[in-house]
Amino acid sequence: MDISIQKSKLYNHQEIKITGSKSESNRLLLLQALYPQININNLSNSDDSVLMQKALATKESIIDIHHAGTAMRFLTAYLATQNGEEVVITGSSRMKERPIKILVDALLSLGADISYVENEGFPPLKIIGKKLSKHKVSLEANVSSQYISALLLIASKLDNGLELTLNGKITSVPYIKMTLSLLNEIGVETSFVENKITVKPNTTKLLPQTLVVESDWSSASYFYSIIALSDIGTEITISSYKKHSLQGDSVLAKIYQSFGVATHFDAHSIRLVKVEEAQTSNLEFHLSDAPDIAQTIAVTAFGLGVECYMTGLHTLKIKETDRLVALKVELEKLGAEIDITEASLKVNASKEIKSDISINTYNDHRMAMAFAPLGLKTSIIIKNADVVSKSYPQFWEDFKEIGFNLK
Ligand SMILES: O=C(O)C1=C[C@@H](OP(=O)(O)O)[C@@H](O)[C@H](O)C1
Ligand SMILES: C=C(OP(=O)(O)O)C(=O)O
Repeated sequence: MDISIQKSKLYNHQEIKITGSKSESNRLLLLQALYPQININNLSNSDDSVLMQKALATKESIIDIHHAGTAMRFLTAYLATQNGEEVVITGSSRMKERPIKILVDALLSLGADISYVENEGFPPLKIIGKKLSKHKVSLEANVSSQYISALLLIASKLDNGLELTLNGKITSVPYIKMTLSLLNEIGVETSFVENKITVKPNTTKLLPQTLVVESDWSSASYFYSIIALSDIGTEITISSYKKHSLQGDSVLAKIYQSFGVATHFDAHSIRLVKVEEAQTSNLEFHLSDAPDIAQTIAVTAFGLGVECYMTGLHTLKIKETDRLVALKVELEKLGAEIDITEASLKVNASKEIKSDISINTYNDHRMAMAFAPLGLKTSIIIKNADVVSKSYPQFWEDFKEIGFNLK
């Protein structure tokens, strides 16, 4: 399905309810499989969380998690500990290109039985679940934090817990801290000092408890972009959010000040208001803690015609697509001038935005949602627009409801 957006104007003072964070949800689903006394409220309805739920419930010997990176990594660790089960875990053709060797090597050194079905270092994996005998492992921490979170999530069920030593510069740190915070919330003891993380084994029965998932901040980024591209005075309310979030992408509130957007934290929601023009110089953001909002920010800067330099983007090339290349190709079709390296992207200031351009989305939900706000500036076509369901199935309905003119 392609969606054509006619140049639109936002209705003012709209309210949108966004589904639960897919990162928090997929962690809690795994913890719930280990500790059935956990109840979850405001679970994400994203494809990735639905797939995670199904995979945890299935008795089938082949599990297909499509494009869901967290599900692939978290389930690999989980299945490795499920005594006596033999399973093949696979995914989309892109998932078969997303590296997993660092996690597999760590699990093997803890005593797991995992082999590669196709290419060494990549899914699909054949996993024969067994009791893991060791409790100390070191791994590279600069490729994906999901490998680390995967190990941490199963750690409290190992006889001696787990001691991780992280080598190299640690990437996507807030996601590791999110995992540790959720473990602490359910009653598991952890520590994270410099490059060492320890998780204590769980020795007592956890009490029945309900955890409430905060709504997804990465999804909120598209509304930040929409407000940034709107006239001064335009506002929108989105829920349910809190000031002290577990999600690193909540840094949006700070970053978008530079684009003239103020964030007001109310009881359970945030109100985004365009209060002033965007800064036109010194827009520079280091995003190794918040890689998922890079696409949104790049498109906002282009839409506003301001120069913006983003660093810390070394993980973008192994996500749903090579996001650095995808951004360069699609933004340049619209008239942008983009410079990329292995880990950075610069949007140069430009005046013109071409109209009626078709944007390819490369099976990447964030390509579709990041480019959509440009509909406030020009008419634009988003190819394969249904990719949004990976994280935000209602995106297009919400988008229409706030005033966008879709065909
Ligand atoms: O742990 C998580 O929930 C995630 C961690 C990040 O991945 P990396 O650690 O691979 O950067 C992020 O990009 C992804 O969308 C979700
Ligand atoms: C990178 C993402 O997800 P994952 O790695 O879990 O597939 C994302 O949602 O932007």
